[in-house]
Amino acid sequence: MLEAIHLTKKFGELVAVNDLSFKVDENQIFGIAGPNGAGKSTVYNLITGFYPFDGKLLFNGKNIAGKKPHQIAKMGIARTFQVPRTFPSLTVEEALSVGSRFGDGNGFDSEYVDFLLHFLNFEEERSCNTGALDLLGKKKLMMGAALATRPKLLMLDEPMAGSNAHEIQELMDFIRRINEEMGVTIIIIEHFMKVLTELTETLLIIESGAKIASGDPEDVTNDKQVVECYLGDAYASDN
Ligand SMILES: Nc1ncnc2c1ncn2[C@@H]1O[C@H](COP(=O)(O)OP(=O)(O)OP(=O)(O)O)[C@@H](O)[C@H]1O
Repeated sequence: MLEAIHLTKKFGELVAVNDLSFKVDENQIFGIAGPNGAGKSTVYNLITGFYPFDGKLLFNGKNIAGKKPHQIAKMGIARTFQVPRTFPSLTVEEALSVGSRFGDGNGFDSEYVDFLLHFLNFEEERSCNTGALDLLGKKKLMMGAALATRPKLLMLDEPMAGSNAHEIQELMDFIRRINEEMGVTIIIIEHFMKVLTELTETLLIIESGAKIASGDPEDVTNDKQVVECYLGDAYASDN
């Protein structure tokens, strides 16, 4: 579904993404991890059209290099951010309706918004201001607003950040449902290894913008270089 081929992004002298190639299959949950500053968010910014880059990015076989963010959204790619961004003065229903007006270009669909309210278990909150939601609610709403654009590929940026164990479990179940019940392919950047090993089919580890390992999450988390430069010996001895 998505193929990055020799993806490279420089900010001046700094090589933020360095000759990175990877492939995400349709209906997969694909994980990306790596130390702070490894280039993970920059990869998302390249996929969503925020910066020019060298290399190729194929989405369903079409090169999306040079396309504008709104064109990429229309092709079926949506993302969320580390810190939930909601419009606090909108109601939950209005926030989902905004997403439904953009995205794949088919316009506002009230039935789909109703479906999402049900899918998110937000029927009781539909008329609440989004600012009144707790952190878990805001995170689910941000994912819901992204889903309202009817993406084929949803990219989640550290969805578990700041969450407790109970919230992490709920978010993991929710992400699985998005993948299985809605048939949406997912890329997830996350620091919680347990989340990645439980949720993803393929895991890519990057450091200094370059790939250091990819493949089955269990194999990748046991990789010597991954333990050395990212996970540390404490992780290896605990697992
Ligand atoms: N717009 C920019 N201009 C200049 N340098 C940037 C820009 N965006 C990112 N960088 C640099 O590129 C490198 C990769 O940053 P990036 O945010 O992609 O890392 P990350 O893996 O997402 O980190 P974190 O886990 O801390 O979010 C860092 O050195 C960062 O300072």
